[in-house]
Amino acid sequence: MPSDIADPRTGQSWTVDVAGQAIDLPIVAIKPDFAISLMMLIDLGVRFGAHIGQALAEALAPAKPDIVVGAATLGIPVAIEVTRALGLDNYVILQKSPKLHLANALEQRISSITSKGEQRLLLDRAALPLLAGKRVVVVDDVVASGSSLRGSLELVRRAGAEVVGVGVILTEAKDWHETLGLDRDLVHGLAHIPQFTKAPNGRWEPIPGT
Ligand SMILES: Nc1ncnc2[nH]cnc12
Repeated sequence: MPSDIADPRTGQSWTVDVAGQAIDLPIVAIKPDFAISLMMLIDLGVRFGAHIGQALAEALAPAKPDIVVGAATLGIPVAIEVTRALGLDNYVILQKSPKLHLANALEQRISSITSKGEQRLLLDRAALPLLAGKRVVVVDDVVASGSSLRGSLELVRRAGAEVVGVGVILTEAKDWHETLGLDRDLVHGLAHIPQFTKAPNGRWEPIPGT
């Protein structure tokens, strides 16, 4: 995630319990008065991956999904682990950058506040038969603004799938409620993190209501 701050490290961290496993997230400043606790899933090891896969699969299994969809980049390990834990095999990844074989992909534009400029999600047309008429769960690592997830849901529905659930490791603040509208009720999060502002004493504190 880009930061306008020369050194985004604050020296503080935020501990969150993710389905019975505590993780420590560094609090990083994005603006002079705004910070987030950053979860880099790829730094947390394969045991944590298996743990969240199992916990999300338990939450999503009652929706009886046929297949899991995850958005690049950090939705990829989530999709793999949830697929494994559900006892499924295939999964579908929505890419963010054009790959050679995606010349003719289904495309969805998303506006992101955490990455500069406009982004897009790409669905390989070869994956359409895996989705058309199927019960799909969409997974990601974190939902914050909700724009990436909203684009994923749109793309999966354009492919003819029914979205029966959404699974994320962390929900962050509440902006995503408005972005997702009624789809917010589909979201299963394993834990919640607030966002942070700098108190007069220089400490980063959770923003009330986030
Ligand atoms: N706290 C966070 N950790 C990792 N990725 C994020 N994307 C948005 N918020 C995030």
